Amino acid sequence: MSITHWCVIPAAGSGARFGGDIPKQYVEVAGRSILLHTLDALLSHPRIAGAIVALSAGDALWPVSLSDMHGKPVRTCIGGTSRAASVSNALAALPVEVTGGDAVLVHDAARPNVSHVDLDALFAALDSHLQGAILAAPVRDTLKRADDSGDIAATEPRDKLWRAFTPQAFPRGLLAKALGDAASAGIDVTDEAMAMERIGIHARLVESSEDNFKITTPADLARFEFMVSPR
Ligand SMILES: Nc1ccn([C@@H]2O[C@H](COP(=O)(O)OP(=O)(O)OP(=O)(O)O)[C@@H](O)[C@H]2O)c(=O)n1
Ligand SMILES: C[C@](O)(CO)[C@H](O)COP(=O)(O)O
Repeated sequence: MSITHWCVIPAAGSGARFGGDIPKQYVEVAGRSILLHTLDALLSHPRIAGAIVALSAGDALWPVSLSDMHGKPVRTCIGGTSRAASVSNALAALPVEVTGGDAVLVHDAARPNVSHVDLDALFAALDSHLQGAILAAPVRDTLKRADDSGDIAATEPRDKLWRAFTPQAFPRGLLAKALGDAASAGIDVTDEAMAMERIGIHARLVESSEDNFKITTPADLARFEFMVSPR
């Protein structure tokens, strides 16, 4: 019997870069919110045990009747003023049966298109590299650094550069400690791996499909709508 893992879903953002009248995770695509697409993609995988969703304190859009999906528990907690704070709050709210040594998967609510193929690859890496693993994609474009006027200042080396995606999987206890340490140091980490690197833990990079993109701007939404629309 394969080990199953809980997911932490930071979903307390306001979607400033996306704009619009409601937080982007509640925008509907093909009849359901982006957040529900994300939960479905995760909880339909046999190695996912349940999910805890970090919501903003004023969230009035969460379907309060939702307590399970695919026969697995779905819980909520109140997020924080940063993604990292939301993840920390959700880690603290996980069920007691999730021990400090159990790996949990942190996945952006705004990444609704994660595939089971990629989740399988993440679990395979996690099973063999206990310190942690993240889905990511190698940089395949030439990278330019802009100057203040928006012209090219330099071309940056791209060898061994990857773009971090989610899920990012780490032991619950170590991740909570790493996030707490970063917060105490006043460092706003942008992903879980950054916090873990600060305490000397370097996750395995697992190549992910480019389809596992984060919906950040309206152009990203159009891309997802095209992907889920019936042909
Ligand atoms: N205080 C916050 C900020 C972000 N998130 C979540 O972290 C994920 C990735 O963050 P991002 O794409 O930046 O979402 P927003 O912060 O909502 O977007 P923006 O930065 O454009 O406001 C999203 O699912 C978002 O809901 C969160 O749980 N708590
Ligand atoms: C966690 C993440 O999705 C990895 O690329 C990214 O760092 C989130 O950044 P955001 O600015 O909070 O969307």
